[in-house]
Amino acid sequence: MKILLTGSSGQVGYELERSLQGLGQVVAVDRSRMDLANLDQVREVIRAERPQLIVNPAAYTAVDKAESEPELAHRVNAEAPAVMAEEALALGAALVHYSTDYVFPGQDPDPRAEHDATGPLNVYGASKLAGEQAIAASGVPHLILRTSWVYGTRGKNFLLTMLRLAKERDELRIVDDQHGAPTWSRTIADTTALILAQAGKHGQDGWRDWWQENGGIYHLSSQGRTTWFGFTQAILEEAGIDCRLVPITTDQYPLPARRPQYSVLSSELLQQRFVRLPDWREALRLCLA
Ligand SMILES: NC(=O)C1=CN([C@@H]2O[C@H](COP(=O)(O)OP(=O)(O)OC[C@H]3O[C@@H](n4cnc5c(N)ncnc54)[C@H](OP(=O)(O)O)[C@@H]3O)[C@@H](O)[C@H]2O)C=CC1
Ligand SMILES: Cc1cn([C@H]2C[C@H](O)[C@@H](COP(=O)(O)OP(=O)(O)O[C@H]3O[C@@H](C)C(=O)[C@@H](O)[C@H]3O)O2)c(=O)[nH]c1=O
Repeated sequence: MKILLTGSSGQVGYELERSLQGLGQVVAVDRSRMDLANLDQVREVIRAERPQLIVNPAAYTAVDKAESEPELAHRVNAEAPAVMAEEALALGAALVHYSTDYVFPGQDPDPRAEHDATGPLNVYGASKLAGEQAIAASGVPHLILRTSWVYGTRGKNFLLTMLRLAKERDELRIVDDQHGAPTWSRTIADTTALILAQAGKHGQDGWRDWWQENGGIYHLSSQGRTTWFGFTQAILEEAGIDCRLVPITTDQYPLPARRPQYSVLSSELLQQRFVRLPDWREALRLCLA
């Protein structure tokens, strides 16, 4: 199977390039080969490569910057995935796409299930939701994997920011009233590969039926929950770094983009159908180990 993988320089894309190897020939493209802001180029690359599967972790992920660049965020997160869906459908290929807890407004403390009402609070979340909707409307066989609070040992993420800041400062002030589940980029990539291996087991004839039966939206987050403050405490504890931590409220840390208060996703459906997901604290330990 030929797999076209986007965003290979990103947290999830980097891990996917490794995790997907066992499934076929992975053609990894970065921004220099396929700029998602250039929709003609997205089309041209897919037509030239003719993959059987497109895996798209590339995204505009700068949540605050998106507030002042809504058109670019929308092009990359909604229009480019729409083109991928259209082209994949024409090729008879399938599409795996990633989305976010930020599609929800986050007013309810209970974990959100796949078909709970969405209502993004910021431009990034709205652009990601538009991407989901375009893919679903296209009719392409697809998986949309919504995840949350992604971290890893490379790229730009909260874990690495906290490790850096804790060494530079005596005290960190961290919001303690936004709740969610930090998810290791490797968990996302390995889980994706495991699901796709199940699809692949059914041979060429069964492949289409598998997508028909199993395609759609799934939540793919670590189990358990914490706050950004709790996540920071755990990071410093695990890394053995001493730094004073002060819990604050969201109002005390003003940013351009509003963020949901409760971002916990229920990943029950994915776990019932495919594979168990780790607790956030255990995954953090493994990542830092
Ligand atoms: N990060 C997080 O906390 C969360 C992420 N998600 C979703 O998970 C998926 C993976 O995210 P993650 O790996 O963390 O994201 P990263 O920010 O780590 O990586 C994003 C990737 O997208 C690429 N990219 C951005 N703009 C373009 C463009 N115009 N053309 C081509 N490539 C582009 C980046 O390339 P370059 O290196 O050149 O900039 C990079 O490879 C995304 O769909 C994201 O929305 C969901 C929940 C949480
Ligand atoms: C650096 C810093 C941040 N914070 C707060 C700000 C914010 O409310 C919270 C999270 O900060 P960040 O801006 O790093 O996280 P943010 O960009 O909001 O992270 C989101 O990214 C996108 C891509 C997603 O899809 C989401 O799931 C989520 O992971 O931590 C502090 O309280 N103190 C600090 O020193």
